[in-house]
Amino acid sequence: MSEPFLAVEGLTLDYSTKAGPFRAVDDVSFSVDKGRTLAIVGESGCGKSSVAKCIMRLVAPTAGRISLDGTDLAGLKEAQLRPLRHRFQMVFQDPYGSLDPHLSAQEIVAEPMKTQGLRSKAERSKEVARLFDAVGLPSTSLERRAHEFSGGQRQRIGIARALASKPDLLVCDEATSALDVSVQAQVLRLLQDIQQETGITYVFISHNLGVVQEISDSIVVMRRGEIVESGATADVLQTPRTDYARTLRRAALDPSAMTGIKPRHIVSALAASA
Ligand SMILES: Nc1ncnc2c1ncn2[C@@H]1O[C@H](COP(=O)(O)OP(=O)(O)OP(=O)(O)O)[C@@H](O)[C@H]1O
Repeated sequence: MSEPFLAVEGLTLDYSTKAGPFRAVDDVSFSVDKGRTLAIVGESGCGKSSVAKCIMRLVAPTAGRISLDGTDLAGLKEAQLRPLRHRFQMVFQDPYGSLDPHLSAQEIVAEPMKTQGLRSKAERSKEVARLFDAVGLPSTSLERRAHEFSGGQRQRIGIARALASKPDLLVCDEATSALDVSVQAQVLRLLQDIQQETGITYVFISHNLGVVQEISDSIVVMRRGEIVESGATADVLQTPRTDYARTLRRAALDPSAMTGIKPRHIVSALAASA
């Protein structure tokens, strides 16, 4: 059998602190098939973002493997990672702070292509226009700066920028959390459409259970750096083993209580099993 597209094995991360090493991620393993979405959930401080930073190789893990399409990213040095970086991109939580205020929207989206020398100027402009269209931003806004957009529009710019280098893997760290419910639903739908069209793989980090239920095929529940529960989203909801997953199930059965977003496929899976 071929290896999953993303396979994380025994991932461990120690931060060095004044009080000595602090283990934020402890022997974490999971995998995601191509074109699927895995959600990482868990209470604040459980290590979700630390896992994301390891996958993105923004930090070097203390131990473990991060196999992306058969290449172990964990062991690579920055010079070896550079030519691969366009394959894995991240969308951040803060649509306000994560965009360079000095650049126009089209410069922000074109930057990754430029850095990687991927296209000529004319090709870059064409691709920026295509990405603006894909994420639902008006072409008349190409010259505007980040502060002239709404939060939802800024997050669309962030998504367009992440997609500009044609990644195979997108790690979304609380990517919709700063948005209000209706904008959140629009951005989620956009991500789902992009996945259907391109076969991109997502790792979706969120504390918002309604969002997780809506978007994920499988779930990993973390607590204090470790995985305490994992499986297909519908399975974790049908037979929750931890308090966190039980909360998740309650949210699935009463989605309006959590976010107002209707987790369609999960609710129907639960209804079918009832
Ligand atoms: N640079 C760092 N140095 C030391 N400790 C850190 C560092 N970054 C994070 N931590 C600690 O590691 C643990 C995991 O943090 P992390 O940001 O991964 O959690 P999280 O699950 O993403 O939390 P949240 O949902 O609040 O964003 C926390 O206890 C945090 O205080």
